[in-house]
Amino acid sequence: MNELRNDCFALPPGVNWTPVEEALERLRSRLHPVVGVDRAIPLAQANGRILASDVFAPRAHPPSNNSAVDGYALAGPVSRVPCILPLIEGRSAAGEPYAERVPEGHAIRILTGAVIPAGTDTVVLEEDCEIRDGQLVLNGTLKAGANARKAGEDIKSQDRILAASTRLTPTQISVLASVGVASVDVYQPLRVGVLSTGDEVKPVGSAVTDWQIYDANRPMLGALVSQLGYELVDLGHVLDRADDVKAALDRGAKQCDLILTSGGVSAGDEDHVSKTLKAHGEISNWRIAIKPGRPLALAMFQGTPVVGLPGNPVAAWVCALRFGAPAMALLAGGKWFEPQSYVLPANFTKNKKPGRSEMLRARVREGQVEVFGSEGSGRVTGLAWSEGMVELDEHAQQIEPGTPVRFIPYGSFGL
Ligand SMILES: Nc1nc2c(c(=O)[nH]1)N[C@H]1C(S)=C(S)[C@@H](COP(=O)(O)OP(=O)(O)OC[C@H]3O[C@@H](n4cnc5c(N)ncnc54)[C@H](O)[C@@H]3O)O[C@H]1N2
Ligand code: MOO
Repeated sequence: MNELRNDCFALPPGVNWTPVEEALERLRSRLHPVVGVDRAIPLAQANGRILASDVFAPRAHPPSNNSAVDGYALAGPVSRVPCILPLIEGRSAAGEPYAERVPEGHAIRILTGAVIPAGTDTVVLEEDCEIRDGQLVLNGTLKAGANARKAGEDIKSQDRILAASTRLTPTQISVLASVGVASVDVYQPLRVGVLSTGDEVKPVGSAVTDWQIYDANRPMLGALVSQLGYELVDLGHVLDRADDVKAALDRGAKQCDLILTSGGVSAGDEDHVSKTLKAHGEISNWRIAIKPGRPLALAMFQGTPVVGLPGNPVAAWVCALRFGAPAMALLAGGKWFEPQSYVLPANFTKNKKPGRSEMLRARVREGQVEVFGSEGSGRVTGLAWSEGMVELDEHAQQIEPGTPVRFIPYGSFGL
């Protein structure tokens, strides 16, 4: 795999305010897969892994013409009724095909999934016919090929069934198994480090005083990384001390393909993540036209990309999804994605100012989009309440109940 360039996140000279679309495009164009390949991984272990190569079908699906129903096989069409056909002895059952040819003008018992015997091409549903004195009696017409599934109608032998960079899901595993693909080449899981920073931040479970807060971001981001199918490397929490931040990033750079940090990226006196990345790496502090989440630091530190997320949990979550999730997908060998959104009527009122895109915590009830009552970037209850986000573009807009808005469910980010 090619290494990423040290200055890959640099903004062009003179640029200091980045629209969301431009920030996304810049990330997309500068990142590429950084992981190796695990060969011949059995299907049972492949769910959630990303294909490293296209997969071609070794055989057709279905492999032979077979019946979709229980009934009687005959040569179609049946255009004149009543139609009476003598039944021959024997049957075609799933796993037990009829080996002979069915003589012209005859019919044979057939079961669902059984191979359509030679001399027949059509199946009448058993509920739609009668058997009288060993003869099949049909009172309705039938098109040739009715109730028969053709060999290869779903997949032809050598068809490309899945493309490289696809993240495997249970349904895709079913497709692979259907044509006998027992193992696949997949990318090694992206190793994502998660680091929290801040003198006021304490890990859950430790003793705290009034001026301290529990670390909400690391468990949240760790759960996100795991749920997206990546390997979580917990880099812990460090105080706002340059040496500690540097030591944690050193560890991270050795163990991870990407590091997500939270806190310490705005311009404050104690924003040591930015300072450390500046002193020992190549950093680009992007002021992105997004609310929440304006400060986002992108850096290369000892060859490893670092996404410096804002400390406020809502901003960290929004940026991790909007920028982090597609970036991680690309680094992991998957496809860059623009999250699928749905335009639905709003069930809220908002006077949006021009300048920045806004991401509101949202959910859909009875076909309408509700947003959380507070936009405060520290309000974690809104995160738990939400099932997705409303994205409003940078323009000024007045939203009233019924105004169409763009809702992005969290599932669109791969969750
Ligand atoms: N002069 C300016 N000040 C600030 C700006 C700005 O542009 N100019 N931006 C504001 C915005 S917007 C945000 S967001 C924050 C981001 O700053 P940092 O990334 O440096 O974050 P901190 O200052 O370290 O923390 C912000 C906030 O979040 C809390 N926090 C931090 N880590 C955690 C954690 N792991 N779990 C829970 N909560 C966390 C922290 O206590 C602060 O309250 O800067 C604004 N200021
Ligand atoms: O990133 Mo800040 O939390 O936009 O508000």
